[in-house]
Amino acid sequence: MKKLVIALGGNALGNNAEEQLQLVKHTAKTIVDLVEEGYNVIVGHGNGPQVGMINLAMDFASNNGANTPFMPFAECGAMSQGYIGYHLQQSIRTELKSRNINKNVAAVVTQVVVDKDDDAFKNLTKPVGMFYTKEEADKIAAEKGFTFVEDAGRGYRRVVASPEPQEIVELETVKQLVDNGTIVITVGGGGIPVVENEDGSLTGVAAVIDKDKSSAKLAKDLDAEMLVILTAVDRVCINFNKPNQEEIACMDLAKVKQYIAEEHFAKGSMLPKVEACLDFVEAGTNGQALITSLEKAKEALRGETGTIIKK
Ligand SMILES: Nc1ncnc2c1ncn2[C@@H]1O[C@H](COP(=O)(O)OP(=O)(O)O)[C@@H](O)[C@H]1O
Ligand SMILES: NC(=O)OP(=O)(O)O
Repeated sequence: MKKLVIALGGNALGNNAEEQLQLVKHTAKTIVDLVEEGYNVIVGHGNGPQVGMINLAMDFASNNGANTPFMPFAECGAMSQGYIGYHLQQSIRTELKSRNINKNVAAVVTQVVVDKDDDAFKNLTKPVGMFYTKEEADKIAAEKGFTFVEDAGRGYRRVVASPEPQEIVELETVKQLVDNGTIVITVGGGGIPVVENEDGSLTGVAAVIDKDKSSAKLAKDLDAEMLVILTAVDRVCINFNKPNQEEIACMDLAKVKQYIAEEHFAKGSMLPKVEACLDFVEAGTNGQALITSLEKAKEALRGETGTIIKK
């Protein structure tokens, strides 16, 4: 059975619990469609809006007389992973049952080791939480010491460190579950970032790992046939949002590198996805990557749409 590592983007999850529970029902249909097509599906997902929301709520509660103790950022990441995993595993299970497919699904709380000296801790780039106006962002930055950046004309968002994923701690467990035919949800939110201490123990750190990078690492570690990045567009484009915009059906690694150098892919959105695909395809022997929309996943895997990245 072909192993397919899927990375789910923001449009698969939404921005709050109610919205997420509705959206994941639709996401589950796509995932189960792929299971029905005969793929062994492993699911990674983002957590930017969710971890920001949880951190803000916990912070507010502990600073506003609610007698709630301080909650570290890594624990907020773990909470986001647990709550998204719960929604996904519940809706995938329901979808499997509705189609009489006898398969198990499980979300694995997953830690990912990062380097404590990663430059990312000095240069904050990963947007989390909601969007603010400049005035709101400046006020919160002054009160809490957070860093904000303008995000693609959509408003201001808090940014946190986004170190490189080095090792997936629960990899062997994930492998066993995958080999048993379980649909595994893992590296949620890129994985809970941890650093390894001298005695081998792990400590959570305040960061958010890019889920596309962690999914690429997972796809490499599992020797998957394909990394599938599901986002809001059917195909990657060159000259994106310009009059001469052009959809790309297929890119080899030389073309990918050329387009990256020509800055066709926006930083913080399409660029990390294309880079994750490059990383996966370059490292493997015959793995391919696919970027497409959640809605068109099935058609794209049949070669009808999407952008394929191959050697
Ligand atoms: N060259 C490009 N081709 C297609 N989409 C692009 C390109 N550059 C930027 N984008 C934007 O990147 C978005 C995907 O990034 P993002 O919203 O961060 O993803 P997700 O939340 O799905 O992980 C697309 O919806 C599109 O608006
Ligand atoms: N962890 C992560 O990459 O989340 P987003 O996809 O929501 O940014």
